[in-house]
Amino acid sequence: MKHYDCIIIGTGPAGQKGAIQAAKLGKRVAVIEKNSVLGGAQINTGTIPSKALREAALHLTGVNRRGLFGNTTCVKSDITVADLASVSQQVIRQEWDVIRSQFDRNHVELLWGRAEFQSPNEVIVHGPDSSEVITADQFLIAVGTRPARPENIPFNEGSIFTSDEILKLDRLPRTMIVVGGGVIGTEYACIMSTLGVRVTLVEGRDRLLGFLDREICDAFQYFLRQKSVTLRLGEKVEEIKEVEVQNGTPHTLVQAQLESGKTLRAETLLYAVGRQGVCGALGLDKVGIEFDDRERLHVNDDYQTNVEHVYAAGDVIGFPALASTSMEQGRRAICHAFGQCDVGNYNTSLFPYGIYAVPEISMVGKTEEQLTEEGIPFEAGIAHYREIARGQLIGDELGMLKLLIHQDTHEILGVHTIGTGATELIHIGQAVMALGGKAQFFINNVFNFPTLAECYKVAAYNGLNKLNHV
Ligand SMILES: Cc1cc2nc3c(=O)[nH]c(=O)nc-3n(C[C@H](O)[C@H](O)[C@H](O)COP(=O)(O)OP(=O)(O)OC[C@H]3O[C@@H](n4cnc5c(N)ncnc54)[C@H](O)[C@@H]3O)c2cc1C
Ligand SMILES: NC(=O)c1ccc[n+]([C@@H]2O[C@H](COP(=O)([O-])OP(=O)(O)OC[C@H]3O[C@@H](n4cnc5c(N)ncnc54)[C@H](O)[C@@H]3O)[C@@H](O)[C@H]2O)c1
Repeated sequence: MKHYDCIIIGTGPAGQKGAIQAAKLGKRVAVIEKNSVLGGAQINTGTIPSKALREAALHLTGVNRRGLFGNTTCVKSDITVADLASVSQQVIRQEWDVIRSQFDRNHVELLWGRAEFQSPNEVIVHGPDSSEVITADQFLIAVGTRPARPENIPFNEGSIFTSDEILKLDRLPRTMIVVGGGVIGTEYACIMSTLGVRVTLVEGRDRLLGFLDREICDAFQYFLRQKSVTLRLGEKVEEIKEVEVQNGTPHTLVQAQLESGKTLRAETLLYAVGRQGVCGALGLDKVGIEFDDRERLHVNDDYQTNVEHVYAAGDVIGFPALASTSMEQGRRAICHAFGQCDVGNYNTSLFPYGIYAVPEISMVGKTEEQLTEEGIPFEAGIAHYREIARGQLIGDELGMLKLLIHQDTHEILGVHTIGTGATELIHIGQAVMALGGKAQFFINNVFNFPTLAECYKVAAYNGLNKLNHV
């Protein structure tokens, strides 16, 4: 029986970074993957394919060719799914190669098969041809999640599907209902709308992306409506089914019945109301670890489950369930497991959020609503891209950046941005916040010109001028 210092279950971002970290510490590591490909949701069904699809949609439709060169020059008028898929596949293949070569270079042993615990230190790997039992001193569970698929929804891959199957669509539909205005539903609604699909987005709460600063959310929702996306907010879907329609040539449509009595019909429906863990098949009862009703694990600040030598990281431990945070959790879990406890500069309240909608949205720190609720006095400094030379050059009329500044200390409490490059721009604010910087930092420092980073300076002036009543 082979023995390892550490066994890692899953090759998504949490498993990958955990495995490489363990190898860098000189440990003997095995990583187990049940899929036929590496990379988990990040590479195969989630982050990378959805972002590749977004880039392809923006490029092929010419949406990101604005500014001095006119509004939208259509690069390709007849976009096929094959056009879109070829871009995604190319990126995905490259990512597989990168992971594989990282494992090889660092002597991480890759075992293909489904892992299941047999006892607290033994795992059986159900491989494609045979099974093998292996043992280790430490374990990292990084098995991720899958889309929620309630039994009463008649999923059929072709017209009623989740975010896993949307990538396999063989044609671009004319119309789509998107159920769920969380990150997945909103990002795909934007991508599809950019491609000319008529989208109706249904969200149970009274606004999309409920964690965003209200002002940014309002600007985003206004923009979506301008782009003819129909928003049905505060509406819950009660029943979804296929119906035969007789007008013209008989054809089948998807029908969503809302609790309010409205009936929506479209060629396709994307169901994106959250994700579900996959711990049920891991044999955790043999180890003495329990999971919650969505099959997620509870861990302490060091990513240990209730059993000391079994760690868990990534989506399987729930919020914030991002590729970015999963990587870091995996790395930190392994560092702790092998006594390398360097937890300096790990401020979870400064995690950034990047939403790859069209346009991009990003935030770090607190929202206006949170600060008000907590009784923290602040002023908002705002810069619109249209007042910044770079904003005019790229023709982004909507973009804005908002700094939330403490009224007395002038510390930066939050940064909220929407528009071109928002997910990159946010890191300037994040760094300044992490180093305890104040609004004056942006005024006293020179930035490249013309850049979108100038927004920080303009927003700082705007906020401080309001505070100084000038
Ligand atoms: C559509 C979509 C878009 C997203 N976009 C973004 C984004 O833009 N930015 C961002 O930061 N995050 C994004 N995410 C979230 C991100 O993909 C996840 O947070 C991340 O992939 C979680 O990593 P993980 O390592 O926990 O799990 P996963 O990536 O889910 O990987 C888990 C792996 O474990 C394997 N596994 C499961 N059970 C077993 C078993 N018993 N034995 C062996 N192997 C097993 C699975 O096959 C899988 O390969 C997106 C997600 C989706 C669905
Ligand atoms: N850019 C990114 O970072 C990114 C992109 C995509 C996904 N992700 C991650 O993937 C995970 C899953 O995302 P998600 O969007 O599936 O889940 P989610 O939980 O974020 O959102 C689901 C939404 O569906 C709504 N909803 C639930 N039932 C409904 C019903 N019957 N009718 C109408 N609305 C209903 C909820 O109110 C909620 O807003 C999240 O953790 C997210 O962070 C991140």
